[in-house]
Amino acid sequence: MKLSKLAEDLATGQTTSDPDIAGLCVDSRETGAGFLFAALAGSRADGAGFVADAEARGAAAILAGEGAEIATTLPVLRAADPRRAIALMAARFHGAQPEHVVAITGTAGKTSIATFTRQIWARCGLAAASVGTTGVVSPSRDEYGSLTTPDPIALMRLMAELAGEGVTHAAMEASSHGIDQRRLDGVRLAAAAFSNLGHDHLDYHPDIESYFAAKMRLFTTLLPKGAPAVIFADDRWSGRAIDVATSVGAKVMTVGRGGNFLTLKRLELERQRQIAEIEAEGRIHRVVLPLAGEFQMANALVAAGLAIATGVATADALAALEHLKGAAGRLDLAGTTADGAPVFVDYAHKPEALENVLAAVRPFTTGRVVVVIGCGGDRDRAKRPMMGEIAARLADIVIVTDDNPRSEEPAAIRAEIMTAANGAREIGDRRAAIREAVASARTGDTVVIAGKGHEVGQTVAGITHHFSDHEEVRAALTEAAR
Ligand SMILES: CC(=O)N[C@H]1[C@@H](OP(=O)(O)OP(=O)(O)OC[C@H]2O[C@@H](n3ccc(=O)[nH]c3=O)[C@H](O)[C@@H]2O)O[C@H](CO)[C@@H](O)[C@@H]1O[C@H](C)C(=O)N[C@@H](C)C(=O)N[C@H](CCC(=O)O)C(=O)O
Ligand SMILES: Nc1ncnc2c1ncn2[C@@H]1O[C@H](COP(=O)(O)OP(=O)(O)OP(=O)(O)O)[C@@H](O)[C@H]1O
Ligand SMILES: N[C@H](CCC[C@H](N)C(=O)O)C(=O)O
Ligand SMILES: [Mg+2]
Repeated sequence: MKLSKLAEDLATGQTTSDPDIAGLCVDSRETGAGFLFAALAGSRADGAGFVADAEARGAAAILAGEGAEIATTLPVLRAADPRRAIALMAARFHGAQPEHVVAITGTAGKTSIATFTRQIWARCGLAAASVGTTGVVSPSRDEYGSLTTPDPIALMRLMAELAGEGVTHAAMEASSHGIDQRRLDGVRLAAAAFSNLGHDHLDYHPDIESYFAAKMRLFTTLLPKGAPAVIFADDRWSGRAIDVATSVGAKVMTVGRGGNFLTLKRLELERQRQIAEIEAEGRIHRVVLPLAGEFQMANALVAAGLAIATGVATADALAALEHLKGAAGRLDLAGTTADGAPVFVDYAHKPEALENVLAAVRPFTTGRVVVVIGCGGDRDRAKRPMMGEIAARLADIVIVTDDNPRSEEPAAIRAEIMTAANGAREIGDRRAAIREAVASARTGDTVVIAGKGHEVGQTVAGITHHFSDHEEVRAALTEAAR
């Protein structure tokens, strides 16, 4: 595609030559011959400093912010918001997208809602995909992921590939980082959803209001006017989210106990399932959700709302809930001890998630709740004492261990958790911590291994080693049975 066509109405600048652009990148190390390199000012580095590197690797043009100092012989295009410009260029460059793409934001539940939405669509005979923290799943792929919202170029390439594979319906997670950094500005959204707001990423966003505002950009800027906004009604922040979505002219559909569109009338919780009465369009539907934890009912309702918003019949969407499988590592039963104590792996790595998961297992625990927790390095430090306090308050046995220390000193992270985790034991080695938790469980107890969920690596001192909570639980159960 010619540079002038790629940039039309999106960026202005140097027009002495009009090269054919062979690809786009935001990381100079990914530059190929004939690529446009977008030099973006980031949180750690300034892309302007990598222009020479991109040029040496064969870049044909540069995109930069208005004020950025760029030293190059290549054509330079300028945009006031270069992150948005590159996202829109990526959409133009890669072309096709699935016809119905929905995006989910919120502090907790995004991965679960995206996978549930995909499952509902698929059950109703639609070619469906989900994109997020656990990876990409479609009729023809199941790929492990890393970022919750991929970078704009990878994302638009993926959207085009999915469309090419015949996927018509895709559900994607919209992280606050992703929304703020314009990663999904090129996606044409059919609907959007909000689950809840809690404490996370306050190392990146200056305060909770800015964090909320970043999430609300999904409704205010990215969702086309008049498109459906599915909002979980029972969160502390729901009212604010409803106001924002209403103010920009979205078609607001609320779900939950306080929801108008799908109203949860009654809920009966059992150990591995829950039975709900849901009122929709004046009719009561009885739904047996085969998942533990009331928060999963919230996630299921948002997913059903999204499916209905994109054309699935209400009764079909609700009937499909009876077949949902939990996302990997979300209150995921990894095994059971010889004494019958269930051992769950769960991705709770933030306060509200931990609070929810520990509250979810309590009703079916006649003995003690045993929890293993840690916190990631190079991430919001304020979460650490908060999670220590929650674990100490809601569990009977707390083992504080390492999560992904990344570049930080692991013992220092544990110490910050321990300050508020009265009575907790500290076992740095996650493998040993899991073994200790499993060995301590008796009949009636429930064990929760929190923080890493589906992850298959542990990043220590910048190096990622293979590590899976699921594998470690199974090994611990085998050892305990000997
Ligand atoms: C803090 C953060 O979000 N960083 C993301 C951001 O990087 P950045 O723009 O701040 O990058 P930077 O390191 O300051 O560098 C500036 C620019 O120079 C470029 N560069 C850098 C080095 C080089 O040799 N050449 C080069 O061109 C970089 O590609 C970048 O464009 O944009 C990059 C491209 O989209 C992302 O890969 C990167 O994610 C990093 C790896 C990351 O760890 N992000 C996490 C915090 C994240 O995004 N998490 C969210 C939320 C998770 C959740 O709760 O679900 C997610 O969506 O996954
Ligand atoms: N609706 C919810 N309300 C509160 N907690 C939840 C909810 N859904 C899931 N959780 C908790 O949060 C954890 C992460 O869930 P999930 O992966 O679905 O959310 P997410 O928003 O994608 O999170 P992340 O940003 O970490 O990718 C779960 O393991 C569970 O502990
Ligand atoms: N998407 C989240 C994942 C955190 C997972 C947890 N295991 C940790 O390392 O903190 C983040 O990047 O903050
Ligand atoms: Mg996620």
